[in-house]
Amino acid sequence: MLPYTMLNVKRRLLKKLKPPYKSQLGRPWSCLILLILLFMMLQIVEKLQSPSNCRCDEKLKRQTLQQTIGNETSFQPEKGPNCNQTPNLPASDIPQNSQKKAVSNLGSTENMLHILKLRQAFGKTKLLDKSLDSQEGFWKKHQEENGKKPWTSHASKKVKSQPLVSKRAPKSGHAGRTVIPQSRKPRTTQKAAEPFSKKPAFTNRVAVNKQTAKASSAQARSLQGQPLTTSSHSLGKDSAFTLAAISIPKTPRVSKTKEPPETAPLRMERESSPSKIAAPQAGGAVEDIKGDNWQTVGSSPDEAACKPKTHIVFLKVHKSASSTVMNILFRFGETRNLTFAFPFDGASQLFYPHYFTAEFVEGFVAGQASQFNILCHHMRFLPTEVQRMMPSTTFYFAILRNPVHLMESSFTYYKGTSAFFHAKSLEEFLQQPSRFYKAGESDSQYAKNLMTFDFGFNHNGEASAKHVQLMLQAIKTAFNLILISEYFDESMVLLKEALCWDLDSIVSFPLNSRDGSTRAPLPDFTVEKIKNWNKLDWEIYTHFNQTFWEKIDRDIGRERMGQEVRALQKRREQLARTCLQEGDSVAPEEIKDQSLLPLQYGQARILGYNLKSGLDKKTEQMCRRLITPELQYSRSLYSRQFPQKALKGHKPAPLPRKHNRRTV
Ligand SMILES: Nc1ncnc2c1ncn2[C@@H]1O[C@H](COP(=O)(O)OS(=O)(=O)O)[C@@H](OP(=O)(O)O)[C@H]1O
Repeated sequence: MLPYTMLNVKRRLLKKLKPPYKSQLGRPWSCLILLILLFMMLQIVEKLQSPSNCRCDEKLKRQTLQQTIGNETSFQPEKGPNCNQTPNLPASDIPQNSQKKAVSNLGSTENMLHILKLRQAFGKTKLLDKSLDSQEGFWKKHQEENGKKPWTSHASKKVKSQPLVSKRAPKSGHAGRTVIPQSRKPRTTQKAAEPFSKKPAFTNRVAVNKQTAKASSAQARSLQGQPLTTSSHSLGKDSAFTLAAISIPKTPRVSKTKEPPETAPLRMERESSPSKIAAPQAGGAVEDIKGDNWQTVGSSPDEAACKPKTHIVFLKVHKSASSTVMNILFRFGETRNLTFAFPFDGASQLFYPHYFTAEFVEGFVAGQASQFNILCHHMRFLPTEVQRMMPSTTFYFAILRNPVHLMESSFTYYKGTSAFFHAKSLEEFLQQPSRFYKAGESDSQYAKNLMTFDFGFNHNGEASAKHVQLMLQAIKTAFNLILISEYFDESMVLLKEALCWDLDSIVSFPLNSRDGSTRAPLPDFTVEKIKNWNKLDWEIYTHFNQTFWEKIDRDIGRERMGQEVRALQKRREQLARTCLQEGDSVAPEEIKDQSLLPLQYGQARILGYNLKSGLDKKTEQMCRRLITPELQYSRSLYSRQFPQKALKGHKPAPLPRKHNRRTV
């Protein structure tokens, strides 16, 4: 009976449906109704599924990320033991803090909300990219937000009552006096250093075997205040070392003259106040350049008032020894159980090359008190966004490199980017940059004013005196300390003092270094072309190289700096003997433990290290940390901080462009 009735109903229904279905107008309507029904059914099925099985939100989130950080170029290679595999880093003995366990456990609805926020953030940052990339737009925005100051100075909130100089440190220079330290002798007396050696040799080079004799003479020279020609990256007369011999004008020098800085007259004029250097007038705000912010340098770690700083922002400027600094921060953070501000979903960069956005930090919750200690992945700096997630007492620092060295390094490493891809050599690129360089390309910053870009400025902007001054002013306001990679060891001493850390915290082996195969001496005219092409970077570098040495003279003195550098080098040599199989870096194909193989990128062959065998557990752990490449170390710390994610076995963030990625 029932089947019969159903058949009848069906027949009647079909009769009714037939005419509209057969008619021209009815067909699209029927299709639409069917589609709606299908969609509704899918929704019901999705809701019926248990949340644990539903990966749709995760997928969506990842899709959003793929869209947003698709430009990232320094990712992990697709496969290979050094990338997706979490390195064999031993877990720290210190227990995880509860904060870390609570993060990133978002439910499904929360996840969707987060996706929406990410989308919003992405929209916001895209607008920012556009509006801030005109320098006028940048300054307008920041002046609107922060009154007259271009950027809010975090550092100015710091204790002003603390002494500006060390009680221990004898000062080499004196306020109000014209002092020409021996180290600032005219360059003509110096023999041009070999621009590029086969193997990178830094102030902090590991070479155990050649240690004492060479090192001591270099140290002695540095102690005597002669130009600190400790880096093999010096470029002869274009060397950064000579920059220390530039006169120190009353206002920061901006390039009004075509004269290169190293030929400027050897004259040093000091401001009447030792802690004050007149800042540029442009922009309306005259700032005390870290007069009260750099106070910590003088305080040595053993002084009672000096507490190790644990809230840190490091602007990881590309190709400036930043991976080595990052390793220092990773080790410090790991062994003290600090919380890192990781890029969302385990990516290797903080939304780069877009402006930094707090929403892209894993675990960031708007409006919640900051739970992060260290922010140190690659980002394009945007102070207002960084301030949203870091406490006001945070210590900000960055590192710079001579733009000539930087561009040479960048050309090899980022050979796959749009500007460099078709250029046979750096010389060819520089001969006629317009043939290769398109300012509008999303990866153009790798080929021009990379430091300027990373600091958040327009890398294609004009290098007018006004703009340069504004830029310098903004950097001084936002950062407590600017390091110089050519003087890596001196930089580390300054950092140690400023952060109130101990020697072991700042000792390191150089990471991410190319071997000699892609290094070649650059002719003088190429060097000049690089400086002109990277005019903004050159202005930033020369200015901060100058203030770097002023600071040393003012706060530490050459003599004590020499002692500190010697102690650091000695400790590095000890560690090299303890930890390294060969006592030094080795070519990528010689690296035995594949989890210690650095990412091989572009045309660069990146050196690594072999761990000595037979070490006891604790020593092995300490040594391994020192030589673990950035991506592996970051991955390992990320898994530690977000165990749930690690357990899910989620795929890491997007991959680099194919032509950039290489296996050994
Ligand atoms: N300690 C020390 N002192 C001086 N120079 C050093 C040091 N450590 C690394 N390097 C050199 O820095 C270059 C790599 O920079 P980064 O790590 O910032 O690169 S990256 O942007 O993260 O890819 C890379 O430069 P190139 O070798 O010229 O490419 C490294 O050799």
